[in-house]
Amino acid sequence: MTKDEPHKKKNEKKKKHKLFTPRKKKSVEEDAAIQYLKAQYDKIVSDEIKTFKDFPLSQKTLKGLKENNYIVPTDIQKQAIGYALQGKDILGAAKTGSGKTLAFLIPILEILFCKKWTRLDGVGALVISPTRELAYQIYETLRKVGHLHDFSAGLIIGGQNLKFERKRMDQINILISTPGRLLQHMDENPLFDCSQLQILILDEADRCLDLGFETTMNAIIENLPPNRQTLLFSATQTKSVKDLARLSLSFPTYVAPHEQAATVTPEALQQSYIVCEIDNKLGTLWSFIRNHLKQKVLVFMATCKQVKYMYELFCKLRPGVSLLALYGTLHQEKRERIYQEFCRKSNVILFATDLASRGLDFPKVNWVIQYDCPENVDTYIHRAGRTARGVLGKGEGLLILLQHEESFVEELKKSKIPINKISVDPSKIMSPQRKIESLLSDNTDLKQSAQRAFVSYVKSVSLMKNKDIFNIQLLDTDAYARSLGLIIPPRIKFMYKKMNINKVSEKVTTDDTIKKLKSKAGDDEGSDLSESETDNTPILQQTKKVKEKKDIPKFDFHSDNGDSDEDVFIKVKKKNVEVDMTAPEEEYTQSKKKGKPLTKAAIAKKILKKKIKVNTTVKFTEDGEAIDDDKKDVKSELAKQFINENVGGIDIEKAKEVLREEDKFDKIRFREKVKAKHKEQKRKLKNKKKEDDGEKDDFGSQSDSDDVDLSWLPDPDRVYGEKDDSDVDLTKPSNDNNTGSGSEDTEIYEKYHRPPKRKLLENKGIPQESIAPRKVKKIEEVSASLSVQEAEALAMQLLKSKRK
Ligand SMILES: Nc1ncnc2c1ncn2[C@@H]1O[C@H](COP(=O)(O)OP(=O)(O)OP(=O)(O)O)[C@@H](O)[C@H]1O
Repeated sequence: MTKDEPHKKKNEKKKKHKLFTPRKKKSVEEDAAIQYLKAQYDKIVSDEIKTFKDFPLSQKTLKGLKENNYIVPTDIQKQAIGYALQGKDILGAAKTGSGKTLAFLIPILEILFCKKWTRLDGVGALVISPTRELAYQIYETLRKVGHLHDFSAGLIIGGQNLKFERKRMDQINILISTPGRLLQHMDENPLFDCSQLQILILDEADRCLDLGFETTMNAIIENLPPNRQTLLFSATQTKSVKDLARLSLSFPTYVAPHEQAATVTPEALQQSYIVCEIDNKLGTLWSFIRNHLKQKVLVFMATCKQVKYMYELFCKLRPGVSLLALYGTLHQEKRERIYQEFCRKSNVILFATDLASRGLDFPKVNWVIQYDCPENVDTYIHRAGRTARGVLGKGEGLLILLQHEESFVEELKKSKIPINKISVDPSKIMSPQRKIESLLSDNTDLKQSAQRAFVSYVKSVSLMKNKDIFNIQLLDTDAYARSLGLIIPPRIKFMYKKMNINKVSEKVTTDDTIKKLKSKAGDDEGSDLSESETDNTPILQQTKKVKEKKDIPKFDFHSDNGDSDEDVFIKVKKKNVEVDMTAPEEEYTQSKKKGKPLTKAAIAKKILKKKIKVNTTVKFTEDGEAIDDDKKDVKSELAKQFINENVGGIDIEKAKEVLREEDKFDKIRFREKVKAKHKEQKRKLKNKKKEDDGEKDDFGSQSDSDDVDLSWLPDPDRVYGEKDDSDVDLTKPSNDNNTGSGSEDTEIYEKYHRPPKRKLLENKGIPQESIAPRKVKKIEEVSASLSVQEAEALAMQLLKSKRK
């Protein structure tokens, strides 16, 4: 150690001190701030809150709120945030569009901030939403408001990359998820750990806790630590003790700022309804859209298939405004794109199922059309609530009802929903009926889509609980089919089932089995119709599918394929047919009547007695003469003897011997057959060879014996001129002026010059024209390969030689 060393050490210490001082200071400041904020929680009085600043909130949250223009809290925010910060469980109920999202997001940020939550601490808050779109929306709001905090947030929804989600699961502090996907991670992902969970939120709580999600939610809740804080929010809040018990909520604080309000829907929402005939429904919607081209309209329909068809149809009808469709069976990417497109655009029509009815905060929607009557008042409230949202939001809602559905308005009024009837001048309705029919006749896909839409709607109606409003007997299905452009209404299997079952019960009232059958068919109807529910979340689909599966076996009881009740009748008839049996069995039934038991041996004896030959085939000629089957005749002496003996029973050993003897004859017969076959094959081969040889004569080289006509040869004098005999070039045609066909020179030439086939063909009587194209083709090919000059030169040469 040197002298300077102690100094050095001092400096180092100083340096270290300097380096760490700010952090320490910061954490000290933060601790102090947290202590201060916590101390203020019990002093919160919601009525005294004017702005968010009046809440004891962290600077990061306040800054995030301010950046997004959230200055004055809404009623639900004023009341709920205080209780939530105090650590109470909350049942929050407030009108649609009243700001419930921030009422739970602000407490999440603050609670985790005060607990100094870090990435390493795992999932501290869990938000469950019934739909992917809503989960996405919550996530986006959290990102906007909470971006100054150091927490990590994760969106876990179906239709996304599961692997990607899996890897990041252990780094998430605030998790936003749909029930199905969450349970999947809980079950399958070892990185998922929510044992440290501080706060659980159920947005659209009544929906999350209803039948569709029951099993999934129960499983999720089982996996969560019981000593957590739980907040439930919805515009139509559940107060069911059973639901609350499921969540281990014994004394939650009920926060409902609008409970005493005159209406349950937003005041700025104008609501009206019209009553129309089913065949005018489509025309009414078309006319409405044509008259609101500069507006943002959301149209709710009962089923995915209806939405799909209406979208396809309206796209073809071209109303003059952008059209979109959002429903559950769409691919996730498409769903996201459509959701964002509808948020962004201002003049647009969105056809949607109830998938879009809850929680979605589409900006500036002018109109919400409920094209099909909603299932209940709650669904009406949520659908209508997609407009007139937020502090300054305005909007209108239009409910389209069929005549027999009008009593629904009474229910709405009883539930404090102000709604007025408006009438539509029928002459003002522009019905594109003819155009639709022609479109459907040209387009099979569209027609099939219409058929599916029709069936799914009728099914959805029959599925509804409220039979006073949703009465399938009062639904004019033929007129509805026509309105969709279907001239022939599609067959609705489940309706036939129902009708046929009624017939059965009329006819066979005393039959217990039929009674059972009827009740089971009733169950089936329920399961069959679940299709319309595919609009909802995948979890609901899953549960419904499970239900369907369970119901299928019940249906098998009375129908093989479960397709229609016609089968049920066939089955009943079959039972009678089975009584009509074949002769021996007839006797069997008769003897049964007499009370004597009849064995198979007894029947065989009777047959023997009557000398009936069983299992024999007799062939007849056209004149009706029986043909003796030569094959069945026995050949061996032993066999003949065996047959003639004709004693009862069979001597197995002797039978074996007989078979061996017969086998010898069979082998001889087989060999003869093979020989005959070979002979026949040889004969055929010989014939073929002969034919081939003949062909060779016709088209191959000439045979010596043939009397060849050489008259076709060109005149050598004309072609080559006269030459000396000594000059004969054997490789070339002779220049001899001797034109005799039998001359020596000609013979020599003939050896080296193969006559073209055409002459031979002519000789054989085949017309020359039949081969002419080949020659032309060859000339064409040769000339095509020559240039113009070359062709000219060749022509000149030929001419010259001719002249010579
Ligand atoms: N304090 C506020 N000041 C201004 N705007 C707000 C405030 N709080 C919320 N909003 C806006 O109000 C709109 C509706 O909010 P939110 O979606 O949270 O409503 P909600 O009550 O959850 O509706 P729903 O019942 O339909 O789910 C949003 O556009 C949101 O940005």
